[in-house]
Amino acid sequence: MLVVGLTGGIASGKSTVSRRLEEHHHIPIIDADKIAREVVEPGQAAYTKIVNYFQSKIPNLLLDDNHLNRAALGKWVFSNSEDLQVLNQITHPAVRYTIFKRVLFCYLRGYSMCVLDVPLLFEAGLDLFCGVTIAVLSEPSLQLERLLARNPQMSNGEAKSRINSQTTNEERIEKADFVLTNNGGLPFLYREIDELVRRIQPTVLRTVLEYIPPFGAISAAAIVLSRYEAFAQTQKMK
Ligand SMILES: CC(C)(COP(=O)(O)OP(=O)(O)OC[C@H]1O[C@@H](n2cnc3c(N)ncnc32)[C@H](O)[C@@H]1O)[C@@H](O)C(=O)NCCC(=O)NCCS
Ligand SMILES: Nc1ncnc2c1ncn2[C@@H]1O[C@H](COP(=O)(O)OP(=O)(O)OP(=O)(O)O)[C@@H](O)[C@H]1O
Repeated sequence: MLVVGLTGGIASGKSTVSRRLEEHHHIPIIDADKIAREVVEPGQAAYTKIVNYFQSKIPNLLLDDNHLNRAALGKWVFSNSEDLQVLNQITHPAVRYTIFKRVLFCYLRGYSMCVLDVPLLFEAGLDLFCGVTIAVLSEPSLQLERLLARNPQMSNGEAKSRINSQTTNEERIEKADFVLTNNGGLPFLYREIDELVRRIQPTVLRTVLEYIPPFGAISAAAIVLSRYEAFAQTQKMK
């Protein structure tokens, strides 16, 4: 199965691309932002760690129903880079583990391809786990405009510090196998996506042929494990 990593800066258009891939091309999407919300639900290990570490720093960390106040936590970490690292160290292992489980699940359900929608794909080294990577790029001014339109409660400064906490478009261009430029209207973006799906079809087919069942499940598990180990090594080296 071909694992495709889809990344891009905040409000660059990843969800818009994912929606097109899911609805028009019937490709399953594994959404890291959604998973990052699930792993901090009350009762989860990451939730307890976040509460223990941040409660004394952020007085309104918890909402009335005990869920995390994401707006307050976001405001804090995106203006305290050391605490952003702490939050990443708490949440990322749980997000990674869930992503790996979902990839395996997609494989077992017989999909020939799945897409990981991960804003921090390169920053977190998850590109090592993907056969193909795609970066969605928007002009920074347009990205800021879309972000502020989508999150009207966010100040200009907050939006800029979120953009600046992520890698640059230059680095994304350098690292990605394919680039989608999202500076125009949706019809233009959709044409680009459809063309890209056509271009990666040969890679999907090759991947499928390499892993025909019954050996497929074993090979897939071996690949998942070896990629995970390669990734774990890079984490140890940091
Ligand atoms: C800081 C939090 C509480 C803010 O929550 P909020 O609901 O306001 O934002 P949401 O989670 O919907 O993220 C929106 C966008 O912010 C950006 N973003 C989120 N986390 C990070 C981060 N750690 N570093 C840089 N950018 C980030 C991404 O572009 C993401 O698409 C939340 O983003 C979080 O828990 N982040 C840590 C986990 C993480 O890294 N998630 C990203 C996917 S792995
Ligand atoms: N080509 C486009 N034309 C007009 N609006 C767009 C276009 N692409 C994206 N948008 C809008 O910009 C906003 C951000 O897009 P989207 O949610 O897809 O980005 P994202 O990269 O997934 O963001 P995040 O990672 O922050 O969740 C959304 O409101 C979306 O509807």
